[in-house]
Amino acid sequence: MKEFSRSETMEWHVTGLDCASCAARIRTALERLPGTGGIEIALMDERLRLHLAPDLTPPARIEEAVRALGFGIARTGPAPQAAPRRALGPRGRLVLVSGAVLAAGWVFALAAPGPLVPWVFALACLIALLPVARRAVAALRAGLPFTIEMLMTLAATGALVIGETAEAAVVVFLFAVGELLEGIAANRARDGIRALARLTPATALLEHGDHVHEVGADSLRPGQILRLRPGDRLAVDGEIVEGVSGLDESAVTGESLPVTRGPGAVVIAGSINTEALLRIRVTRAAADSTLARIARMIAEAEAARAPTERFIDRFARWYMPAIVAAAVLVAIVPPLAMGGVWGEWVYRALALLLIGCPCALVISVPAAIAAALSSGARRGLLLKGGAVVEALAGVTHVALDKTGTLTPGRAQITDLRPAPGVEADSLLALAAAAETGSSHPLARAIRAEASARGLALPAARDARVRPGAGVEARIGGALIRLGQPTHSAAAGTLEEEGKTVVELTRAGQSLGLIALRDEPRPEAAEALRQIAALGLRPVMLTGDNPRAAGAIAAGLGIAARAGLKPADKLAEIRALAGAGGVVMLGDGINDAPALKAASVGVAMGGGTDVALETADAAILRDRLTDLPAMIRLSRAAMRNIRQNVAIALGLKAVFLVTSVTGLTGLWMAVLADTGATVLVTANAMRLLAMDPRRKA
Ligand SMILES: Nc1ncnc2c1ncn2[C@@H]1O[C@H](COP(=O)(O)OP(=O)(O)OP(=O)(O)O)[C@@H](O)[C@H]1O
Ligand SMILES: [Zn+2]
Repeated sequence: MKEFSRSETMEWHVTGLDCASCAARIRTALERLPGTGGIEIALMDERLRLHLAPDLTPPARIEEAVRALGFGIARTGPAPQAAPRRALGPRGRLVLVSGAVLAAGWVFALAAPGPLVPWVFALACLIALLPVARRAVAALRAGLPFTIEMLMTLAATGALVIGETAEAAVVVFLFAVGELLEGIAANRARDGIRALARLTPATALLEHGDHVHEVGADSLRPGQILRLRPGDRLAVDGEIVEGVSGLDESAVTGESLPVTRGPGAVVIAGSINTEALLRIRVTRAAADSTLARIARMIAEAEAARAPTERFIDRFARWYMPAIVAAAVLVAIVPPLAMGGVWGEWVYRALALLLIGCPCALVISVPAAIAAALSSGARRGLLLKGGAVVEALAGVTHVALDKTGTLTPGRAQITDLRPAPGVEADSLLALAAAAETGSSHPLARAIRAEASARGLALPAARDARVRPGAGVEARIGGALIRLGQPTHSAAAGTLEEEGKTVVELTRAGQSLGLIALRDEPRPEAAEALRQIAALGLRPVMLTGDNPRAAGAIAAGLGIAARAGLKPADKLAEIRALAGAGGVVMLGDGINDAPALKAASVGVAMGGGTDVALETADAAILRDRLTDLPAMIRLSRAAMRNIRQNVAIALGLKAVFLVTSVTGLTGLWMAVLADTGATVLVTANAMRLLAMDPRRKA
């Protein structure tokens, strides 16, 4: 037996993905080739990605297969490509010509009815039908007999044969117009996503000695110093080295109120400097900027298909053959068995064929999902795909991390309780020295207070973090530990006031307590009210002590589980996930495993890479109310999808009946299909206008 072939991930840029069924068609054709797998097609981003074993199927064969289906294809690099804006295009011109001939046909028919008129209509029909038929044949050769184009071609040819030339022409013309409209809608949605990437300028002012050069953003490297004038947009992520100014970060966070930032502050690409000149050190190359990664993420998210979408694709696969079979029966059975008139029943069968077009149904899910994703993205609510939207709409529990999530993670020292014979300042200095290696909010608070008091810190060696428990270090030869207090009455009273208490020990001997308090975010109570209004039960998870956690939870009116070690948090999340679905909101810093275990993990704050890359969704502004907003958006998207499916199937059902009974003819059948597609797309576009932050 042959050894398993190594497979590689490859990526292409595919053009002409205008119709809803295009992606499904490419997928089906490529699945047939040996050695292909993990096929992802992002309609909005026009990208095709798959795993390929090149010795089984060379990449050129993939390109051939896609071209045979009538699409353009080229290998891409990792950077998203901006496709040239298309004007009317050859397809559009053909529709115009066919429409003109069709109009001429009507003029003839009215002004000079005669034997020539049907030929004019036939010509109009053929002009628009030819490219459709070509694609139908290409798909047929790729092993896909049941395509929309095939249905169209059969119906139109049939109509020509039975002499209904005017109808044949109108039907094909309407179909072509519908396709054009679909293409325009798809392009508009694409533009929405590309707009994100366009929010960073192509150039920047690079400092070089005492003068500046304008250089391409792509050439910038970390460490270089840029100048950002008032009114300019930043091309890359960076850090302010000089100057204080207001920055409008709406490109990433959707928050248009400028925030004041000074030296040391992180500035993200796409931000606009609103006040004063800034000198900024580049921290990331343009291609890795937060905004670029978000744009890439959304594009990839689109390929992560919702379960509903997969179901509808499967449905469409048997729906079309079933309709064709039904049409054949309608054409044959009544004339043979009941003495019906052949022409009449063939005509009804042709109308039925057109009803078989599943466009509106197939586009109903991706249109709504794409609209919801870009609507969210513009407001700093990132959802990584249809599967996440669907899961988020269905969660029953909400778990929130305490530190850094419900609270901003900016604890302040409230009490210093040195043991008898210990100076308050030396307690603080020892604690700050022990915290050297920790980035925990408590560590930051302790170090900040020590430096505010101008304390000189003793030298610490072997400083290390004991995750979920505290820190330790060797100072002056003794082992210093800082962390959760071992039973002390003093600690208990402080904790009942909602404070986190840590105890400092030297060689096992207590040197005193430090109490800190991290106030809940100002909007926390409102966010929890909104979550409750959605019918969800929020619960706070924390590693902090039960008394402090209980005091804070009581103030906010939320259930709390405290004293959780990281593994306990994970177990809590798993239990909730099993009980119907849980969304977990965390800061993504030390709760990544819990975020992963949740049905939907939402990371707060776009700053950290972990948050963006490991969570299912992210909230880019530090605003808790954005979580209920995100849930509202997901629910609205799922509602929209249900409406779309109802519109699509409802119209089909009505016209199925009216076609078979002969109430409506061919062109009504096509109009119903095009109409449904336009309705469904328009309905999905409503999501773009929706502001999920506003309460329903
Ligand atoms: N760097 C540190 N310095 C002092 N004490 C610490 C430190 N890190 C953790 N601790 C102690 O361990 C406890 C649990 O910490 P952990 O990081 O698990 O949770 P947390 O950050 O307090 O809360 P949350 O789980 O809500 O994020 C803290 O309440 C504190 O008592
Ligand atoms: Zn259609």
